[in-house]
Amino acid sequence: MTAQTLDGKATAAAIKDELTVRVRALAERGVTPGLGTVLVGDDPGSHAYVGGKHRDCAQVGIASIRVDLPGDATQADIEAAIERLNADPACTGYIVQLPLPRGIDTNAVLEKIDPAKDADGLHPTNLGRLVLRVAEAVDSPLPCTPAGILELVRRHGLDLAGKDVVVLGRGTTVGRSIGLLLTRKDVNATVTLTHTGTRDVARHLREADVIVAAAGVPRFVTTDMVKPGAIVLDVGVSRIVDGDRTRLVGDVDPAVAEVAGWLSPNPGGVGPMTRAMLLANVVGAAERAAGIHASD
Ligand SMILES: Nc1nc2c(c(=O)[nH]1)N[C@@H](CN(C=O)c1ccc(C(=O)N[C@@H](CCC(=O)O)C(=O)O)cc1)CN2
Repeated sequence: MTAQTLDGKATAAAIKDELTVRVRALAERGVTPGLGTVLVGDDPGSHAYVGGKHRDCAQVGIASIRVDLPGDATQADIEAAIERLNADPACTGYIVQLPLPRGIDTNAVLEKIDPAKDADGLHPTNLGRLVLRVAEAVDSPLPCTPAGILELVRRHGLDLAGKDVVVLGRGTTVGRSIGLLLTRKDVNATVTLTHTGTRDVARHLREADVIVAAAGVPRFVTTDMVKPGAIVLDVGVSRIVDGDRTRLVGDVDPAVAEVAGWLSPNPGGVGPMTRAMLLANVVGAAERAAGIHASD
């Protein structure tokens, strides 16, 4: 058996086409959405991701505002950049690329973001809305990777209701919040969050109908840990430098394709979906600011 592919690249392309139409409708009302990014330091991965976000913006007609700060920027420097984006009318939504350098208080930075401009859904107000289940009612932004995973699965016709999902990793951008989305009544999955303190991760994984691997450990998930036919989402990525070449290696051993029913490639799976959901959050925020609502 070879797993079917959860094609994030093609799915993200389709979402970008839909967003282009919504951006044109905003333009007719004189509104141009603008995505801001704050990038601190010279981490190659973060540079690649931010570059990709701005390329996506150009494709769909969203304006770009890029703030790059040196690796020795202080907490005050970063917070000052945030204040400027909060006040800039051309910036309708923005993100602070994570991780921030050691010594920076990430939570304090995230709290400074205007929740109405929070394109990552990581401000405590927006995460709180998700916890309190008011996120749908007020149409607030959702964390991009978890939202991208759900959209990827949904657009491949897969139903997670009643499924046992095991999430690997408890990081801010994926593990902490994906359970809140998966356990919403419209999804209805059952979620186990595993992490470095979990006693027997492999036992949990073997029982899972769905695995969300977001540990950032290269090829952690091997064939013996996967139930035949399971849906496997490979989220974590490690950049392996090999001479003058850099290889991207996911959390899932590619041989898992022989056992799983569905597998998202890495690259080409969840990464492009993360970027597509970011654009969706930016367009959604611009629409809300213009008085257009999802149900209109
Ligand atoms: N502020 C945030 N920081 C981080 C987030 C986030 O959602 N918000 N998530 C990750 C990184 N990330 C988004 O920023 C991200 C990861 C991967 C990709 C992507 O498109 N990957 C491509 C490969 C790109 C490459 O060549 O490196 C793929 O998987 O095909 C985009 C965004 C941590 N930080």
